[in-house]
Amino acid sequence: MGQDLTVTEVRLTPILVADPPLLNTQGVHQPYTPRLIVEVVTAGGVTGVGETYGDTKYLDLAAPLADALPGRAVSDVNALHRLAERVCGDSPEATGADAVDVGGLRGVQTTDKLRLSVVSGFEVACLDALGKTLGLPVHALLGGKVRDAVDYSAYLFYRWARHPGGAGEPDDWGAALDPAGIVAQARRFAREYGFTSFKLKGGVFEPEQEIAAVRALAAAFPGQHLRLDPNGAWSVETSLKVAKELGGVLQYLEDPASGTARMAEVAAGTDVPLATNMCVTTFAEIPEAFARGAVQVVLSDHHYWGGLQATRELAAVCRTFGVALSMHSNTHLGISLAAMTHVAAVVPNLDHACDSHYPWQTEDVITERLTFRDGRLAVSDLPGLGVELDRDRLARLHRRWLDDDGSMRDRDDAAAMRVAEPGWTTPPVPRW
Ligand SMILES: O=C([O-])C(=O)C[C@H](O)[C@@H](O)C(=O)[O-]
Ligand SMILES: [Mg+2]
Repeated sequence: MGQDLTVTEVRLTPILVADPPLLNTQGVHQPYTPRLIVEVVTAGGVTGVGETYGDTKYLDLAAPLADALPGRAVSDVNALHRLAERVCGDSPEATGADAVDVGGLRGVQTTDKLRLSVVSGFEVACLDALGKTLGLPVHALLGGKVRDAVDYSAYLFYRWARHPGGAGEPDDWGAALDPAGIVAQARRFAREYGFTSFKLKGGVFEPEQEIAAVRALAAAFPGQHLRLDPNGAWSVETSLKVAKELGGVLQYLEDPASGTARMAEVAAGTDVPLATNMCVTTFAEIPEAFARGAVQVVLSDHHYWGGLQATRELAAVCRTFGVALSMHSNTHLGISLAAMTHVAAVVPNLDHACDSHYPWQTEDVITERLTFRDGRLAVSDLPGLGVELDRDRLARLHRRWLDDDGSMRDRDDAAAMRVAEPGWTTPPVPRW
């Protein structure tokens, strides 16, 4: 393989990935969720891979960027954002200030946010190709790792045993719809993966039920880190009540209420640290939130912030303002997990174990799945991301996307819920 870093080809492969019936405040995960695999090929014969959201609104922005990239160097990562701003255009789906991303639960949706997510997949693919060409791991391209392993947290969900009508791919986790079910799920996460931090996705049941589940977790895992995240489903009053009841057991409370103003009100009334992956997901949202003391922990996510370099910049801003850093996750595969681990390895102020949906995913597009040991992932020192694309697996999941009638290509948890409850609509905020 040669050293020529010029991009000769970009391949975009949308796929549908099996997803279990995990419940959140908007509804339930679809049987299959869309992801986009980005491949960047260099004149030197090296292929770099990246992964990001794969809904139509992301594909629409990714296509012009893929067309514009050939002829540029994979080392030109700083120029990606400008190029994307120039060529991607507006997304007709970013419908203004009140539009909250239906599947991502990432707060207000704008064209800028969608574009940043697209760029993140391209940036990771470029860094993977650059690292493979130079024989260096991605963490070295980011200045070098400051830890050899990254801590991850168990991501607990209320869930059904199967999707309605038996759709999708079966798994053996069974239902978890009460405190005993959540504790059983947590025990399995601890046994199989060694996690010692536990995050419960809330906003599904009445707050009292979720408080009971967290208390049951505290009793089952004394002294271990617990988090609760209702994705902004509660009023300020409810948030403060939950914070009071769980004050002694929560490491942090994640997005109890929706929007910076409500989060600031909650923060003013409790000592429990508030975390977010909803009211602060871009640099533009930082000044007001930090000035008002609305959040004490920002959950970084390179898919949100525009890539690995932007995540490092976010870390520096958080460090400056004394705000802690952790990491958010949505449904993702091994390419994204590898990217998350590389950037987590280089950020000095990674204060908490990172979230990851990965254990819920039974399918992947890489040859060897990444393995958590003692709740941690070892940081790869192999060139690039250290993962290899499995073309047969990629083709199979792409085939599923091609064969889909369109109903799974755009994640919509409320629509998925309507299959079980025909009258379901996205609950108003605050829900409780
Ligand atoms: O921490 C979060 O808010 C999330 O992970 C958002 C996700 O969309 C999660 O709630 C999900 O996938 O149901
Ligand atoms: Mg969250």
